[in-house]
Amino acid sequence: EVFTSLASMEKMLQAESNVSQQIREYIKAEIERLDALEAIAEEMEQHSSQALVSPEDHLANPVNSFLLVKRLTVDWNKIVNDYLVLENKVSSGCIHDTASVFPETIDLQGAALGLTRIQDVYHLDSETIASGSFTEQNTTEFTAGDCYEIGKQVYFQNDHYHSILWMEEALVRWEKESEKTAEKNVILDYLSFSYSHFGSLRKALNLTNDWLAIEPGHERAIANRRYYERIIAEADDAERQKLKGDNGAPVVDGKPHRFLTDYTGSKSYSDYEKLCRGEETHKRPFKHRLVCRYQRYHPIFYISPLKEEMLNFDPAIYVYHDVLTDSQNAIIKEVSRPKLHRSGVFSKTDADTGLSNFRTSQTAWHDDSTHPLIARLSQKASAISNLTLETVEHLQVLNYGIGGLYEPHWDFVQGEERNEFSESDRNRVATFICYLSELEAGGYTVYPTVGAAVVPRKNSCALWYNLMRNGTGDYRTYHAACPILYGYKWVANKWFHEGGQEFVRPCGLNSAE
Ligand SMILES: O=C(O)CCC(=O)C(=O)O
Ligand SMILES: [Fe+2]
Repeated sequence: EVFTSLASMEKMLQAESNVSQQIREYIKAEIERLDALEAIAEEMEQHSSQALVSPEDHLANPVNSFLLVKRLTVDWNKIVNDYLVLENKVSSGCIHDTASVFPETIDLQGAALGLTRIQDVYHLDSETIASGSFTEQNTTEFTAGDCYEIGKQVYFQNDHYHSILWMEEALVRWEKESEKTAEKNVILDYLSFSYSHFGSLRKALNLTNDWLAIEPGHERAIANRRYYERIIAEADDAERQKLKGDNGAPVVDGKPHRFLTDYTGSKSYSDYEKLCRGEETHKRPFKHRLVCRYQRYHPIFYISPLKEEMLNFDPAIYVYHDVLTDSQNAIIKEVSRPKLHRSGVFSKTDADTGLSNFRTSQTAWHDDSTHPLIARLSQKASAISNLTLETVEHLQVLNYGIGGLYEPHWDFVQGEERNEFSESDRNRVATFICYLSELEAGGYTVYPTVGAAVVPRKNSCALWYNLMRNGTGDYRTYHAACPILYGYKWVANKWFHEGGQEFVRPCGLNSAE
C-alpha cells in the first residue's frame, strides 16, 4: 500500500506528471494523423471533383484510368494501413465498406497489362506514356511511384521486358523528383533481377552495386553480386578459351526483348498490329474501285437512303454510316451500363478464372423487348443485310477497358464449339457491328488476312458474312478489335445465324462463293 508513507506517494506525483506528458504526446500524434488524413481527403476531393465534371473525358485517357485503379488499390491500402487500421476506424464503421466498388489486385494487374499492350501495338515507349505526350489533351503524368507500380505488376506476371521498361522510367523520374514517390533501392532490386533474367549480367551487376551503395549490408544484394561476378568471370574465362579454339561460351549479355509466342510472333499477328497503327499490310490492287454510294434497296431507305461504304470486295465488308440515331445510341448505352459484366470467349479462357486477356471488355445482352429503339435496330440490321431475324442473337453490347481489345478471331464457331448453337440456328452467318462511340485514337476493327481496317465512327455499322454460301467458315474474315489508345469504345453486335436464311442467302454454284 502507498497511503502509509508520504515519501512513497511522491512517486505518484511523478507518475501523474508522466501520464499527462504521454497524453500530450498522444494528442500530438493524433493531431498529426488527422492533419495527414485531412490532406488526403482534400486531395481526393480535388481529384474526384475535377474528374467528375466529365468522367468519360477523364477516363478516356489511359494514364488517368490506370491512376484511378492504382489510387483505389495500392494507395488506398496504404492509407488504411498507415492511418486507419490501427485506430480501428475501418471496422468501427467510420469508413464504410469500400470493397464492393473498389478495384482489386486483379484490376491493377489488368490495368498495367493494358498499358503494356498499348505500348507494344502503338510503338510507344514508357517515357511517352508516362509524360502523357502521346496525346495533346493530356494533363496527367506518372510519378516515379506510378511507373514503379506498373513495373512491379508486370514483373509478377513474369513479364521482365516491360518491367525493365517501366522500372527504367521510374529511375529517371526518381532522379528528378524533389518529393520522392518511390524507393530507389527497391527499384534497383527489381530492375537488376529483370536484367539478369535476360542474361544481361553486367547490367544486373552494375545495378546491384548501385543498390548496395544505398543499402551496403543488404544480404540478398551481396549474394546476388557474388553470383553475378562469378558467372561473368566464368563466361570471361570461356571467352578466353574460345579465343584459343574452344567455342562453348555461354551468352552473358543478352538484350531484353519482348516475349513472342508462335502466335504473337506470326505474320498474321504482326499484320494485326500494323493495321491497328494504320499501316498497310497487303497490296490491294482493286482498292481504288472501292466506292461509297447511296443505297435504296429496301423501302425504309426510299426517303433517307443508306450510306454504304465498301471496305473490301472479297470477302465483302461494308460499313454503313448514320445507321443509328443519337437517341438510339444513348438508349443502348443507358440500358447496358447496369448490366455490364466481363466478356467471355468460347475458347482460350484462362482455366483459373474462366476469363481471358484475349478479350478485355464487358458485355451486356438485350432482347428486342428491352426497348422499342433496340427492336428498331434489329429491323434495320435485317433490312441492310437482307437477312431474316428468325434466328438472330440478342443485341450484344460491349464496353472496352484500359487498352481494351479483342485479339484476332473468327465469329463463326468450329469443331467442338459448334455445340454452342442449336441444330436449327446453326452457325453465325453474318456479323453486324455498330459503333456507339468515336475514339480519339486506336480501337479499330481490323482484318489481318485481307489488310482492311474499320475506323470506328459513332452510329456507323459494319457488316460481313462469316460463312461461304455453302456454309463452311470463311477464314478470310479473321478480325480483331485493336487496343483502345485514347477514348471510350462501345460497340453493339448483332449476329445472324444460318437457320431461316435458306431462301434469302441460298447456296452458290461453287464452293468458293
Ligand atoms: O469491337 C470490335 O471492334 C470487334 C468486336 C468483335 O470482333 C466481336 O465482338 O466479335
Ligand atoms: Fe468478332
